[in-house]
Amino acid sequence: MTCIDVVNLTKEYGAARAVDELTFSVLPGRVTGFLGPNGAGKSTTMRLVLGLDRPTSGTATIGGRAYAALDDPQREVGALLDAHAAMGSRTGRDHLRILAAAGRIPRRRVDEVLEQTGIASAAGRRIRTYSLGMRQRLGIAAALLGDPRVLILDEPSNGLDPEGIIWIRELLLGLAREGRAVLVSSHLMGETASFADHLVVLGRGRLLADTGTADFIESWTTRRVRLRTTEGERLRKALAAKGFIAVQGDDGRWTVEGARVDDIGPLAAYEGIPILELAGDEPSLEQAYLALTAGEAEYTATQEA
Ligand SMILES: Nc1ncnc2c1ncn2[C@@H]1O[C@H](COP(=O)(O)OP(=O)(O)OP(=O)(O)O)[C@@H](O)[C@H]1O
Repeated sequence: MTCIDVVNLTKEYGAARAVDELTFSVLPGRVTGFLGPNGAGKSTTMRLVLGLDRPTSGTATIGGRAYAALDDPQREVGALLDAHAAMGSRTGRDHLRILAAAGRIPRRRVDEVLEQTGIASAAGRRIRTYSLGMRQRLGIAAALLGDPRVLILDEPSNGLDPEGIIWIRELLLGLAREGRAVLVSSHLMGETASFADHLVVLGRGRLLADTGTADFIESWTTRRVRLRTTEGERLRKALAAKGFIAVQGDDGRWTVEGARVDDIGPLAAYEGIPILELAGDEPSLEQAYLALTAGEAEYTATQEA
C-alpha cells in the first residue's frame, strides 16, 4: 500500500516560509482534502511531493521514496497541478499520447482515460478550443494515464459545471475505493465535505489539523436546535435543569446552543410540553473551517477606518 509521507517539510523562498515544519501522511483507501486559505502552502507542498521544487529541509516521499527516486513515476503517482499547462496547439488525444509515450504507458490507456473523463468526443480538437472544464478533465485524464496508486489533484473541481462536480466526486470516491491514496486541494467546502473522509488543513505553511472530516466538524462547531412551543417558559426551565440555555428570538422561536433534537424532543414529551417545530442545525465543514482558520488567511479584507 502506497502512502504519501511528509516529514518536517520546510520550504523557504528568501525570508518567507511557504511551508513550515509540516508533517502528515496521506493514506491509501481514502480521499484526503487539503485545505487552507490562499497562500497557506498547499500548492508548494504538492510541488515538493512531486519533486518539482527542493525542500529547504525535511522530506516528502511516495511509498517511502522521493519522487526523483521512483522507478516508474507516472505509474506510481498521477498529478493535476495546472490545467493550462498543456500545449494549446495539440489535440487532447495527441497530448495524452505524448505523455503515454514518455511514460512507456500502452497507447490503449489514452482512449480509456478519454472515456473515463468524458472528453472522448473532443479528443480530436485542439486544446486551445477547450473550455476550462474540459481542460480540467484533460488534466485529470493525464493524471490517471499511468493507473497510479497515488493521486495529487490541485483544485480539480475548478471550472467544472454542476454535472462535472458530481462526476469528480464520484471519480474521487471510486479511486479511493480501489485502494488509492488521493490528495485533493479545494476552496469549495461543500464539495470537499462530500468526498473527503480525512482533512489536512494548513495555515501560513503550518499544520492546523490532520483529522477525520466528521471529527473536524464536530470539534470546531457547536450544535444548535431551533424550536417553537406554546409553553416557552416551562420548556426553558426544564432545559435549564438539564444544563441547556434556551434563548427566545424576536420571531418567537427558541434557540438552544449545544443541544441535539434528541436531547429536547423526549424531554418535552416527558414534561407534556407541546412542540410545534423542532429542527437541528447540521454544522457544516465551512463553519468548522472558518472557525479554525480565522486569522490564518494571508490576505483578509480589513475594515476601512
Ligand atoms: N516560486 C515562488 N517564489 C516565491 N514565493 C512563492 C513561490 N511559490 C509560492 N510562494 C509563496 O509561498 C506561499 C504559499 O503559496 P502556495 O501557492 O503554496 O499556497 P496555496 O495554499 O496553494 O494557495 P492558493 O490557495 O492561493 O493556491 C505564498 O506566500 C506564496 O506567495
